[in-house]
Amino acid sequence: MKTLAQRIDDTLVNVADFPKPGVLYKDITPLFLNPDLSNDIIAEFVARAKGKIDVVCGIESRGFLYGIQIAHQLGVPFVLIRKAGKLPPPTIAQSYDLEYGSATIEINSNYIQPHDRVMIHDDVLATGGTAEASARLIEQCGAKVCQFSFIIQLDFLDGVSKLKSFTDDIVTMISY
Ligand SMILES: O=P(O)(O)OC[C@H]1O[C@H](OP(=O)(O)OP(=O)(O)O)[C@H](O)[C@@H]1O
Ligand SMILES: Nc1ncnc2[nH]cnc12
Repeated sequence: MKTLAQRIDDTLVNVADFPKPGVLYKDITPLFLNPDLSNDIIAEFVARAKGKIDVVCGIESRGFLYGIQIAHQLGVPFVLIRKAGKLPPPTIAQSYDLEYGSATIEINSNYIQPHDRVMIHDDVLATGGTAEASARLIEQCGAKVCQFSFIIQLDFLDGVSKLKSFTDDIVTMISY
């Protein structure tokens, strides 16, 4: 019987030189073709977070796909972290660098309460810039990041080093 990591690895598609030369892009969208695999991934995230989390924040756009399902299976709210200009006020913003560019993200500050225990969820941890900027948004709201969760972690980009100061609880389904 294959492990969850093996099933994910068998399903992902590697795309060379996308969206820029030199980037090996991990296309996660084939996971969504497979309901059984997706349900097993979500169940694993839920099991690793149970009892620890008051709110799940998902990062646009691929962090929304399992993020809202994880939140609602945990029985907690789901809050969107979006690219700049997409959310109505009141918002707070953070800028950051990506593996292939730079960006600004925002959150609706009314939806995170001081002292909330927050999970930040996304599909891929690459350089960690997006997740770190997300964690700063949560701290600006007076809340605490208690867990990061990702489907994939790209070890060679060392994103974990940017996240450890927020929490040691970093859940990933597969590392490359
Ligand atoms: O760890 P980092 O170097 O910050 O990179 C990870 C981020 O990059 C990708 O998002 P992208 O900007 O491609 O947006 P998308 O999810 O809307 O495709 C991915 O979904 C993460 O959000
Ligand atoms: N190499 C990569 N593949 C897929 N998504 C990414 N986000 C950042 N780097 C990525």
